[in-house]
Amino acid sequence: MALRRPMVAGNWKMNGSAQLAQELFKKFATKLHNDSVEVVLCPPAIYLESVRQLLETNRETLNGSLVRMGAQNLSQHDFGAYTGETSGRMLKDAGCRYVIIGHSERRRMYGETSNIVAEKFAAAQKHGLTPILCVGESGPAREARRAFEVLAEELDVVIEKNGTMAFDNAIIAYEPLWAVGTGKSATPEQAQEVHAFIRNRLSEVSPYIGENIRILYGGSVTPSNAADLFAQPDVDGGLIGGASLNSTEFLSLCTIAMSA
Ligand SMILES: O=C[C@H](O)COP(=O)(O)O
Repeated sequence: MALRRPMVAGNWKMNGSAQLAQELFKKFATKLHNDSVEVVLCPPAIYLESVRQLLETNRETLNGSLVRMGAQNLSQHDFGAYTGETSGRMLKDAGCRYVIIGHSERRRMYGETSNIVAEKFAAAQKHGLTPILCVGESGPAREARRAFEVLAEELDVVIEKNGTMAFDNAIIAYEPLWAVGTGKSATPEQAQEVHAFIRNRLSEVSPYIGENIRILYGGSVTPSNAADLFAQPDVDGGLIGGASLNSTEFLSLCTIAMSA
């Protein structure tokens, strides 16, 4: 087993159905044979209960493989008059182990600043959830050679509020905005360069955290580019959008991560 167990997390976004969850579990039973990859399903909140039930009823057929559930977002608040929001405690009650924080779609479309993201990170951990913290630069920022600056800012705000040791129980997902849902993935070299930058930034404060944190790549990952991306030394798997909605493709990505 590699130092860091690869993870393949499917972010369904506002897509999918209870039927997709059933299809996936049928395939998990035949294609996942061991714990060499951790698979995480992040369906819309309304389907968390369906996935939780499938996890429970399929415990035996999963046969030691690691399939877990995550949410796509949470409130930074514990409870109160926040219509439409879901707290970390509720997600924990619903059976989530992970929660995606700071996805670029939430930062861009719902006004989530790095400060709010840092508060959500804290709220997740307070309620026993492991945050999957998304960071990534826009196309113009990359063209202006400001990618590292943007990534450092997104990361540092969370570090300042929560401390580096909080990353002992966190996952980072590098998702360049120009690659999300565009069909244009980062090259393996581009991904490796950024993942190494993120790892080094954490290592400067804690070599232990730097070495152990899992950093996923997200942005137009498909079965045809995954092997090269996952083979990079600092890429520990993927956060998958579009391809997580096709059970055959998603399982193929899990199998690729198993042998990466
Ligand atoms: O969270 C997942 C990402 O935004 C990647 O989406 P994508 O695989 O559809 O590009």
